[in-house]
Amino acid sequence: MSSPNTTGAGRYTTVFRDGLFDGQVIVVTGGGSGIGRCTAHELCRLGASVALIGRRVERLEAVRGELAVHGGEASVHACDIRDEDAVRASVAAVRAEHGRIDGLVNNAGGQFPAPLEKISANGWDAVVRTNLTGGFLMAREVYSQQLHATGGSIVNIIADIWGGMPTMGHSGAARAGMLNLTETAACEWAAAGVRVNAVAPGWIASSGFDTYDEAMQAELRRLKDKVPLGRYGTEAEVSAAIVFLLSPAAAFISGSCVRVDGAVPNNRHTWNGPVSTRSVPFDGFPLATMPTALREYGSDDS
Ligand SMILES: CCCCCCC/C=C/C(=O)SCCNC(=O)CCNC(=O)[C@H](O)C(C)(C)COP(=O)(O)OP(=O)(O)OC[C@H]1O[C@@H](n2cnc3c(N)ncnc32)[C@H](O)[C@@H]1OP(=O)(O)O
Ligand SMILES: NC(=O)C1=CN([C@@H]2O[C@H](COP(=O)(O)OP(=O)(O)OC[C@H]3O[C@@H](n4cnc5c(N)ncnc54)[C@H](OP(=O)(O)O)[C@@H]3O)[C@@H](O)[C@H]2O)C=CC1
Repeated sequence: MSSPNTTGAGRYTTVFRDGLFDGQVIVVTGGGSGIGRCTAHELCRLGASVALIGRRVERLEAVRGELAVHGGEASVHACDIRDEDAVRASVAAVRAEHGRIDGLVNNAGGQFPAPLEKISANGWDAVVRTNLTGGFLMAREVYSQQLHATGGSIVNIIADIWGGMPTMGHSGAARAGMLNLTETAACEWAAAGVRVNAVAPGWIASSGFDTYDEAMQAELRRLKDKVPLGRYGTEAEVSAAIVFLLSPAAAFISGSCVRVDGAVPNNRHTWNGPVSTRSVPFDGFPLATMPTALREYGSDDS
């Protein structure tokens, strides 16, 4: 596992100022790999302590070890974010160990690629609970156990869902729900001094890519050519957006979503999936009747 965004000495490099998060405690779900691991490195570099949450404790411990090399403080909490009791207990454990919580990076997530008609009810549930219910449970518990009293900031990691997410319909639906939850929570929790925002990564060359089979890897290689900025994003480019939203620089930003995607949603038609080979007739009224219809409904060009 290579160290993310480091100098030759292995210390994380960041554009933010030293000490920006001094004394703060930030919970990072999915902190054992990829974007979560990178975010944990950047936050520790800026003075925060982090609480790493994920299912596989050995990966969390490995990241804790990396952070410790440069004096970073981390706690490790094995937890499936879909398990309500485990989430409740993990958030309580973070408070017990660190004494406070200032922020949450709701980053844990993932899915399997499959066309809609091949997704079982159980498969749908597994992905929706991972990418929507789990994020809700984490946010609710961090808010209820701490942030309602002290204020703070939550950043929800979603995905490039604009225009749909072919082969990932379950995940796209869940992430769209997470975006809407972000907007609602930003309103409901504003009075408590809690800001809630989202970051939507596009195609980011992270450990997440390694979870896909060769066919999907080939699809991702094809998609790279469709990115207006001409490349995949990096984990560090996502963590920078997360850190910005957590920081005082974003003090008046809540209910927003920062896209980190090289402008892909501005350059659609990227999906190479099946397209109908026959002409599909349109059964509505013929377009030729439109002018008449417009006049009947009061257009002033009659
Ligand atoms: C068009 C290209 C777009 C590219 C976009 C790329 C951008 C996105 C990148 C990332 O998100 S990177 C992060 C990637 N990391 C992961 O995805 C890892 C996390 N994933 C998981 O943990 C699993 O996929 C999971 C399903 C979300 C959770 O696994 P869990 O262990 O809870 O599930 P199971 O008990 O094994 O299965 C439950 C249910 O789901 C069905 N299922 C699982 N895998 C598949 C599959 N590959 N295909 C079809 N169905 C699958 C499984 O069969 C079970 O259903 P039933 O059989 O019981 O009906
Ligand atoms: N890389 C990309 O291109 C994109 C990534 N994303 C999203 O960004 C986030 C980070 O992805 P990335 O770092 O790339 O991928 P990774 O697969 O490396 O990270 C996902 C992390 O989430 C954890 N996780 C997954 N399910 C659960 C669960 N049920 N409970 C607790 N932890 C869980 C995993 O740890 P463990 O398995 O040990 O629990 C892992 O550390 C994910 O939500 C991903 O879907 C979105 C768009 C694009």
